[in-house]
Amino acid sequence: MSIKIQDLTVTFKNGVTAVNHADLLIPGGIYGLLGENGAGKTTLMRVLTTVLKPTGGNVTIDGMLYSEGNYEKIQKKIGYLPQEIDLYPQLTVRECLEYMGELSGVEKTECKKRIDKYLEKTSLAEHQKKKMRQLSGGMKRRVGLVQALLNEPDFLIVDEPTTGLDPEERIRIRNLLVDFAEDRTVLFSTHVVEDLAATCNQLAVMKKGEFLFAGNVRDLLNAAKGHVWSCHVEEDWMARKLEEKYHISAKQYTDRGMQLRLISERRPGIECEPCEATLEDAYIYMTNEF
Ligand SMILES: Nc1ncnc2c1ncn2[C@@H]1O[C@H](COP(=O)(O)OP(=O)(O)OP(=O)(O)O)[C@@H](O)[C@H]1O
Repeated sequence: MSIKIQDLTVTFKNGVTAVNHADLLIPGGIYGLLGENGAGKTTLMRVLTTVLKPTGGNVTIDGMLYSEGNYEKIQKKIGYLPQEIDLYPQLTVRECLEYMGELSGVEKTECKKRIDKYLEKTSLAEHQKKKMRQLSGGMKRRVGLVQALLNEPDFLIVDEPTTGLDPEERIRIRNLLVDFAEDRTVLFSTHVVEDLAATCNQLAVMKKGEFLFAGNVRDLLNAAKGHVWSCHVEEDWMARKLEEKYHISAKQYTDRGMQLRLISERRPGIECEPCEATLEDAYIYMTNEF
């Protein structure tokens, strides 16, 4: 399943243009979406779920145009985990999921089977009798993901799925998404670059409503090649001076001072070693001006 976005624009009533003439092709598999706060990611995802109608441009899903007459068919193909989700606090996890399954039109017996399967995969089986209001933030997030998976959508859109999860659960959810994407399309939006590095081969980087990059992770890393440097300083004031001049992607105290990673168009005028770019370095290189 592929999703084609052409010349997409969303301007809100207050005059803010959140998506600005954007073009993107989301192929099958798991596709990452990265971008700073306010870049337009949620707005784009809301358009893709059909909740929000764009001001201009168009979207097709496997050739089917997003249009009034097709919305119902398109909605059946889509699962969505929004950033903020507060599901029926008075219901138990199981009741809540059964209700959500009913709303998405999944047949009862099949729905029960899927609930069992995904509760197991998200380590929630033992919590299914708890009321939604008794759950921790990370557990609510996982219930949200299960509800998005219940109709086994061809196109799954997840906004920050790993927020609030402990490291083990984060890995489990990432792996679940990768498995789910084997024969489907998953759009994975996050600020956690590490999550994308561990799951996606392809991604898009968004800024101010536009795509600065769309393609292979390898190509993004290559773009930053030769622009990442490591250096060591002995005094704090030296580190502060470097921070004024360069983008610093990491700093760490050592027993002799501080180790810094600098992102710079040219070799910095200090003693330093070139180093291999991580996805985080490449993201900083791509989204900042030098
Ligand atoms: N309903 C709305 N009305 C007016 N402006 C909006 C609305 N929704 C979003 N915006 C604005 O559109 C821009 C993009 O917001 P959006 O939520 O899409 O960004 P984002 O990339 O998802 O950010 P974050 O990473 O913080 O969730 C922001 O300037 C935001 O303030």
